[in-house]
Amino acid sequence: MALFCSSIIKRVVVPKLTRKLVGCHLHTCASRHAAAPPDDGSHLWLSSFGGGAVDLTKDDVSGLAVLTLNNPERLNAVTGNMMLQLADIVNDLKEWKGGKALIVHGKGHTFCTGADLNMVRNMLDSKHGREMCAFMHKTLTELHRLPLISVTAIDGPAIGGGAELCTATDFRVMTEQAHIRFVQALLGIVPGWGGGTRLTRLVGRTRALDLLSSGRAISPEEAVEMGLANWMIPTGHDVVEATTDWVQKYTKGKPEVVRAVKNVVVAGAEMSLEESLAEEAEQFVNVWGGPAHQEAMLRNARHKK
Ligand SMILES: C[C@@H](C(=O)O)C(=O)SCCNC(=O)CCNC(=O)[C@H](O)C(C)(C)COP(=O)(O)OP(=O)(O)OC[C@H]1O[C@@H](n2cnc3c(N)ncnc32)[C@H](O)[C@@H]1OP(=O)(O)O
Repeated sequence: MALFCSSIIKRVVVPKLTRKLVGCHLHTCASRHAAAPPDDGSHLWLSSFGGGAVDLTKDDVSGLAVLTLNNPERLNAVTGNMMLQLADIVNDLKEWKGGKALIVHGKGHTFCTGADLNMVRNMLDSKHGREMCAFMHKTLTELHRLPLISVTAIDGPAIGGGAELCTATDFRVMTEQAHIRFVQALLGIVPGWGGGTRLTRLVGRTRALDLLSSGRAISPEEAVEMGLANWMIPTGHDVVEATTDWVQKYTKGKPEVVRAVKNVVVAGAEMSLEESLAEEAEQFVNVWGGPAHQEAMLRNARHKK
């Protein structure tokens, strides 16, 4: 059963980005990570490539947010406007203290076909390529580090930048009709949204080289087998509802505990040993003696199988 109750869903209206984005201001451990490429505000031209939208719903009771790529006429290709909206949404989610989980999906039976090719054809010079790359690196790096358990629900194709985007969440679940395909080399480029780095860390050097140089499609079965995907959504189920049920096993605790767990893992994955150990200690102290800890001690919790 889905967690959502329609009366408590807030539709978040994300203001169009008209200001220079400030640098990383995560209140979690992520602020001490090596910086993503610098953001000097040179990306504002992206707003001239309109169309599509990125929608967000947040449920304060369950702590679950759903992010929808909404450009179905172009199979959810990402326009410049959508890039700016995605960045605003990630900033909004950073500040969501009651949040526990995030589902990312696409409208209709498609996840995402990458950058809008109508835009790409008009920005083939290196200045614009560099600026778009830096902007998407920063946004997806911050998405990856959000103190939320994040999962991409893939139905239909996840191609090019869409394949990269799905590597920026913690988990991936796929329908039988889904596939992931890094087509960048077939287009004369390499991944430009941080997906090459994330893929290599997820599946290892040899598999990443195979997938990135061949541009072949990865079926859900193969994705699960190599650890790129974590579950196949049974046929006939609503994708978001099924994913909501699937992610619940990770979100039973209070938000501060779920978030602390994610922060510990992000630190372990990205920081040096010394920094990560220090961060783990800080996360531990933050939850020690807190409401969830006190409650567990009072009920004398036992953990039999
Ligand atoms: C920046 C870079 C990166 O990785 O860093 C990228 O992302 S490069 C982007 C990489 N992505 C791609 O190369 C995907 C190109 N698209 C395709 O190969 C194909 O559309 C498939 C995804 C295989 C689906 O083929 P199928 O025959 O089912 O549909 P279709 O081709 O008629 O597509 C339906 C409509 O969506 C549009 N459409 C599809 N993908 C699009 C894209 N990425 N940008 C803009 N429009 C796109 C088509 O032009 C078409 O519009 P009309 O009905 O108006 O004709």
